[in-house]
Amino acid sequence: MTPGARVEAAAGILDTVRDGTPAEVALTRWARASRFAGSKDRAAVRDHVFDALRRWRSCAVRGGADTGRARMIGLLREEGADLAALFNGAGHAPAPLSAQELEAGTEPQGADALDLPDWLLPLWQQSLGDAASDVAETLRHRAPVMLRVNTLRGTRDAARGALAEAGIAAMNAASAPTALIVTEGARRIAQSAPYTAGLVELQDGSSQAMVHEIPDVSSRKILDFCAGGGGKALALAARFGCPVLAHDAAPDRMKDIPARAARAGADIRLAGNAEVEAAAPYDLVLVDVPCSGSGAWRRAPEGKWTLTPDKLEALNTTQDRILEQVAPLVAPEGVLAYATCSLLECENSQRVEAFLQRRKDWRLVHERRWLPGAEGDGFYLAVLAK
Ligand SMILES: C[S@@+](CC[C@H](N)C(=O)[O-])C[C@H]1O[C@@H](n2cnc3c(N)ncnc32)[C@H](O)[C@@H]1O
Repeated sequence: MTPGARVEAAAGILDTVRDGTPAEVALTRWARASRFAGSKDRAAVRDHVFDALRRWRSCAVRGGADTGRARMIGLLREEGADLAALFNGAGHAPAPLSAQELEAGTEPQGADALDLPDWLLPLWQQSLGDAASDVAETLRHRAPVMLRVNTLRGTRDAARGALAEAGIAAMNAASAPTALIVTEGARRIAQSAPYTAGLVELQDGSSQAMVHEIPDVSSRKILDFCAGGGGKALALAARFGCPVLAHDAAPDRMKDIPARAARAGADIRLAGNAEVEAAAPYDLVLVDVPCSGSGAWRRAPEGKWTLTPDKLEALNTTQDRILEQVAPLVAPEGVLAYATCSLLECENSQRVEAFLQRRKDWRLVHERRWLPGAEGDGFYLAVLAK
């Protein structure tokens, strides 16, 4: 495909996304219907679509309309691309810009420029203060590809060496002692020997930093109550060198954990409600609760536009409920770690304050928020104890 044809394909996909189709579904349908597209084409189209999703509002304002074509014009205008060369009508490239399109489009202002929903802006500003604009700007750009070195299998130096042999360049990140930033060859990771042998896992730097910020509970009893796909459970098992019990309200989400744990040489056991209760109390309970994902909107930009005040309120209720559910499972000298990948106070410190109001025998030991940046996503951790 020519660069112009990739733009045309992205514009069509963006139209279906605007009409309500999830981006992953729209991309898959397009790829199935476009057998002529090679892997580089698919990657380029995907990049266009996700770039436009991160900048949904500003692209439409810069492009002068709420269509996929206008959004691509807006995106490429911001990037300073040669529009005449891409929109030349040759082959499958988009038609040249009309006189009206050449005139249309303005410089975005306010929430358009920040690429945030209007309703969220006050909460965003309250939560981030002076950093509000910078953080919104960060979320308009791609996230780094990051790996966690599995110290059960080898050191960070050994992992960097093995990655280099597989044609993948990575550098140490300061965010966590296990974290690497991939600078070249990211698309080779899943097939590479260090990945298939469990020496590295894909994991954001702030998630890794969060696990390292939890007080040392080596060789003790650990429960990951919202284990999902097991990213944090694997990191906990490697950090503390002991078994981790993994639980999730949707057990299906944990289906890949056994294979991931085997690859990583980690002892992770899956548990339902009855097993969790039977094995209580725990020295550490991690609740990596469902949240808006606002700290990770670079990776999952649709979340920015699908979040609503009602959904946020429902998330807050779930967050409170989970804290209530696990509090009795923590041993008297134990620790409860509450984590989100959100930047919003109503999902972070306000949930912790509400918990401490309800449970006067608990205290906040430690709290930290990571802002999204070159070494990781936005993240929040509160360490609670009795
Ligand atoms: C942020 S994700 C967890 C990600 C996971 N820790 C990881 O590192 O890959 C939140 C998880 O909480 C689960 N969840 C939602 N409500 C829950 C509840 N009431 N109790 C336990 N888990 C719940 C969801 O199914 C989801 O998998």
